[in-house]
Amino acid sequence: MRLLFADRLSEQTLSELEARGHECVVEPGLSADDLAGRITGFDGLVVRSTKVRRPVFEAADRLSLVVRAGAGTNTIDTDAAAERGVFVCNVPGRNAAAVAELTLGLLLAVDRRIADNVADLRAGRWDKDRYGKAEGLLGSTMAILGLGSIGLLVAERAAAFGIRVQAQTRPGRSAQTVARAEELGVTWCDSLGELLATSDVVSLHVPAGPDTEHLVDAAFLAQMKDGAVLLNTSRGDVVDEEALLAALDAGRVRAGLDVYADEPGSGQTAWTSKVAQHPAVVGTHHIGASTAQAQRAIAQGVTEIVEAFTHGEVRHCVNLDHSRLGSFTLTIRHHDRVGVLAQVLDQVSSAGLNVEHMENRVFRGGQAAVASIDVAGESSDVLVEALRALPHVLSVAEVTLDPASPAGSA
Ligand SMILES: NC(=O)C1=CN([C@@H]2O[C@H](COP(=O)(O)OP(=O)(O)OC[C@H]3O[C@@H](n4cnc5c(N)ncnc54)[C@H](O)[C@@H]3O)[C@@H](O)[C@H]2O)C=CC1
Ligand SMILES: O=C(O)CCC(=O)C(=O)O
Repeated sequence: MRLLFADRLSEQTLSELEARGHECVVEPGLSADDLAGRITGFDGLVVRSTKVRRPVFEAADRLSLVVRAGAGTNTIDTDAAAERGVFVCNVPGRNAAAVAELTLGLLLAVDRRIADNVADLRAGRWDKDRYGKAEGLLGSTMAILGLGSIGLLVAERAAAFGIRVQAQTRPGRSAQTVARAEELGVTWCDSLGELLATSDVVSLHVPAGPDTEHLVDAAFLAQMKDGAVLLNTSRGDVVDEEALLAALDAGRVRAGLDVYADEPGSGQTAWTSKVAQHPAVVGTHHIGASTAQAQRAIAQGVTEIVEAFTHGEVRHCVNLDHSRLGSFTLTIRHHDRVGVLAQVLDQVSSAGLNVEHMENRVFRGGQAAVASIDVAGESSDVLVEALRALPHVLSVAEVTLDPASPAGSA
C-alpha cells in the first residue's frame, strides 16, 4: 500500500511496513487544511491528532483506509469516510496505561500543587507555609466516568493509592468489565447525582460524541462536592468550559486537564485558554498518550492493522454498520474453481436481490471453499435450486437472519 503519515510515528514501524513492501511517505508537518491537497495517490492515511475532514475524502482518488494511531476517532469525519466506503480504524487500548499514568500524575499535582511549587522554586522563592497544606489521597473517593480501557487502568492505579473507586451502574456494560472492576474494588452508584455527591475526585474517560458533549455542565459541577477535583484526560468537548470556569472562579472545584475544547492539534503555536491558564488548574498539552511505551504499542497496532488489511481483514473499524442489512444468508460449499462465485452472484442478481456482505473461505489444499453471502430481499426455492444446479457447487444452505443479531465480522 502507498501510505501517507500525517503525524510522526516510530522509525521502527516505518521500516517494518517498508520491509513488508509498503511505501511510507512521512509528512508530519501537514495540517488538517493541507491534507485534501495531498491525499491523491495514497491508499492509506495514518494520523494521530491531525484532523481528517470531509474534503479529504472528497479529494481522495484511491484512499481505502484511515488509521487513527490512537483511541479517539472524533478528529476524523467518519461519516464522510463511510459515504465513500473508506474504512476508519483505531488502535484501541494500546495507549491506555500512559493516559492512566498521566491522570494520576495530574491528581497528585493538583493535590500537592506541584506545578506552583516548582514555579516558585525556579523563581527563587521558598514557601513551605503556602505549600505545606494538602488533603492527601489515602482514603479519598474517586468517581470514574467511562470504565473502558483507560478507566479500568485508572481504577487499578487509584486503588494502589488507597483511593476508593466508584462508578455508575450502566446498562449494557459487559460482564467482563463488571468483573474486572469489582476485582479492583470498584463499587456502584445507581445515579450520577449520588456518584458526584460522594466523590472527592471525578475522572473522565468517556469518548467524545453527541452523548457526552458537555456531559460536565453547570448542573454536573453543582452536584460535585465542594473542593472536589475534576480530571479530564478524555476530550475537551466533554466539559462545558464556561461552566467549569465559573466553578473554578467560585473556588468550588479544582481541575487537572490534558484536553481542551479548542486545543490546537500537534506541533507548537501560541495559544491561550482561560481554563488552561486558571490558577486552580494543572494543565498539560494533550500528552496523555505521548510516552515512548505507548507510542511503541500504538505503532505495533498500526502495523498489525495495515498488514491485516492487505490480507482482506479489517480490524477495529469504527464506521462499519455492524447490524446485518441482509434478510437471509446463503452458505455455499463449492469446489474452489475460477468463475464459481461469479455464477452464484449472477443467479442472485437475476433474482433481483442485493448482496450486503460476503466472505469466501478456502480450505487447506485449495480444493474447496465456503462462501457466506448476506442478501437483502426475499429468498425463493427457485433461487436455491438454481444455485444447487451450478457446476462445482457442493451444497447450498439458506438461513433467514434475525434482524436484531449483530454481524460482528470486523
Ligand atoms: N489524553 C489522551 O492523550 C488520550 C485520550 N483518550 C480519550 O479517552 C477516551 C477513552 O479511551 P479508552 O478508555 O481507550 O476507550 P474505551 O472505548 O475503551 O472506553 C470508553 C468507555 O466509556 C464508556 N462510555 C461511553 N459513553 C459513556 C457515557 N455517556 N457515560 C459513561 N460511560 C460511557 C464506554 O462504554 C467505554 O467503556 C477516548 O475516546 C479518547 O477520547 C484516549 C487516549 C489518549
Ligand atoms: O496521539 C495522540 O497524542 C493523541 C492520543 C489520543 O488522544 C487518543 O488516542 O485518543
